[in-house]
Amino acid sequence: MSRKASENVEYTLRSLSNLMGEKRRRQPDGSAGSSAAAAGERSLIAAESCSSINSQASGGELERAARRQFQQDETPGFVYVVSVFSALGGFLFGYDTGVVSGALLLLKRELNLGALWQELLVSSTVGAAALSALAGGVLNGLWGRRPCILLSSCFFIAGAALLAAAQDKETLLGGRIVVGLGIGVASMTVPVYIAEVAPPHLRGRLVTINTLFITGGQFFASVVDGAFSYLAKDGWRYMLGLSAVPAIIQFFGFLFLPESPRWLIQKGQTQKARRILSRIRGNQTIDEEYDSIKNNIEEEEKEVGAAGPVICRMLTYPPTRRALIVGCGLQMFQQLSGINTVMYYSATILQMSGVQDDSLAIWLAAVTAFTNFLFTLVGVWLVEKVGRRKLTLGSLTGTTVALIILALGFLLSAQVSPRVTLSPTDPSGQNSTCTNYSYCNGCMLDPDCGLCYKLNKSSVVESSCVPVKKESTMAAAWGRCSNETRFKREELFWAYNFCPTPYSWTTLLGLILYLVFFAPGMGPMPWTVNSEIYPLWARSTGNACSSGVNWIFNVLVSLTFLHTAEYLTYYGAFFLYAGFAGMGLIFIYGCLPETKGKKLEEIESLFENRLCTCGISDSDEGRYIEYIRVKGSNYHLSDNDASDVE
Ligand SMILES: O[C@H]1[C@H](O)[C@@H](O)[C@H](O)[C@@H](O)[C@H]1O
Repeated sequence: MSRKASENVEYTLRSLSNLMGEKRRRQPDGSAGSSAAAAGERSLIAAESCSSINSQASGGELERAARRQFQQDETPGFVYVVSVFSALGGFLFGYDTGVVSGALLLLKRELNLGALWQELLVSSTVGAAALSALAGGVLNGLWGRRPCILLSSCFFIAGAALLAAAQDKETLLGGRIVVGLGIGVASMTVPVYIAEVAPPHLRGRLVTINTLFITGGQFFASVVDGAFSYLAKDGWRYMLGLSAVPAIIQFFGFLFLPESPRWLIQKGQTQKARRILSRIRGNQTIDEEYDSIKNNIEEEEKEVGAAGPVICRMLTYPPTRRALIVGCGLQMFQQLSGINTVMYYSATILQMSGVQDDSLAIWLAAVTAFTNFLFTLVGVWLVEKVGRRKLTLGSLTGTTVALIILALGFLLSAQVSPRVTLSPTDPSGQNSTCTNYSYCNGCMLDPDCGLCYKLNKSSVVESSCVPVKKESTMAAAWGRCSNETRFKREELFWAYNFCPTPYSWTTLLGLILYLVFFAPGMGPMPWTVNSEIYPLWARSTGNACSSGVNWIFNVLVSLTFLHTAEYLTYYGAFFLYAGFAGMGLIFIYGCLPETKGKKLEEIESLFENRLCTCGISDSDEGRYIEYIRVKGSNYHLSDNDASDVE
């Protein structure tokens, strides 16, 4: 049977099962109910074939009714509207983290920014995002998802206004921190909100759309950077201020969009929750979903209790502790495999592979961002076909290989590193360590030095290693390359942070392969999986912790990249990331269960076994199992109505 056909059969079975539940509700003493009860506490019954269902169904009438219902079970467009409006938060996350590199090129000239201020403007946003993602957990639990999304759009609007109007670097720093607060809250709330409003068969795809919007935002930012890079005066104001537009759209949109029904049920606002659930499920019956959420909340309260901070309850209750380890581990390995060294330093990496021109490097960085975006789209398409587990494993395997190719590219380049042929003396008579290097490689890795050289065809001639200007890395502190217009006129080249190399293609190949493999799986899956693996009472806190881990490792990896490269060389740094990616592969193979197609209320049961036994469950793929809750126990497999099977 083709995959599509088998999916339809699954769906039909589910609809059939719904009907049987309804029928049984009318006849409380029905045989199916008692047979499920006989299965006892925590038993699982696999409904593997049509015949087992058919034997319980009362003939063709039921089947025809099921088919009718299946045909009507279309997902209403409203779910897509809600998802797209919330994913604007993802777009802003991508835009604001991506736009700064281009804005800095202009800012450092106009406001005379030194290296420290540049680093501050980049990392303050990421640092603020880490803090607000952690705080977002509490806010989500207290206020709900909708107010948190509205709050994040307010941060985005206020931050954009501050940045666009800034007259000094201190205001710029303030604006970047405010924007970071918005990014943190949005990054943890949006996936949770989408997961809670989406129907199970579309959940993976809709949450992955949020990451598509993140990478779309990064791509759009790189195009805006390219376009405004020609506007030497105030170009950065447009770059940084433009993000107010999607933020305003999101704010006004969300004034009319609903709260997550799951959160409302948890807070006891059941009538409102039912109304919203009917609105987002269109013509589908909501009783089963409503009951399942409600029963689940009651069970959870009984099992875990409601006293004490959520994080303590999560850590002492084994299934949520395991889910938290998996969720945080996924986010940590996402960042440790070096995505943001590639995203934030792509222009530098491209220059290393031989691209000399600044604007060309900016536009090529846009190509990098576009590749990331395009292949995230492949992830959106694949997530409901191959599932989260296989997609993540495949993606990380490819990412590891690509990192090794990148590292080999840098290794080859280092081995043919051009010799330094000239040794000029500092006009002030001071000794500089730069002039001691005999190969470009050593000179490039020293953050205080750069190479000034000429090209004869493609070989480097008349090269000298000299100190870089303190105020800007675009020119040397003294000598032939100390004045940009002069060295361009004299056909000299200035290489800061890179060496001219004939192996640029290997680096370029590694870079593209990296994104092709990373973007469909390791990019979106940590967000998608985290939005689904925690039970409702732990969902905000779980997502807050894992998003916090994502942002903390983001700062660690991106801030230490240049220093890591200095100590380990570029190829050493990429071999290190490949090593982390390899470790991530083992972790994911052992610990990540498949959550595809399961209801959010069913997923907790996947973490009831010891950690690192998930590899074994692969053989279950392709079997159709429906889990339901039976009163007084945890998860049983049968049809839909818990109240029937006491
Ligand atoms: O999933 C996203 C995406 O892959 C982005 O490209 C990256 O910059 C983020 O750090 C990551 O969390």
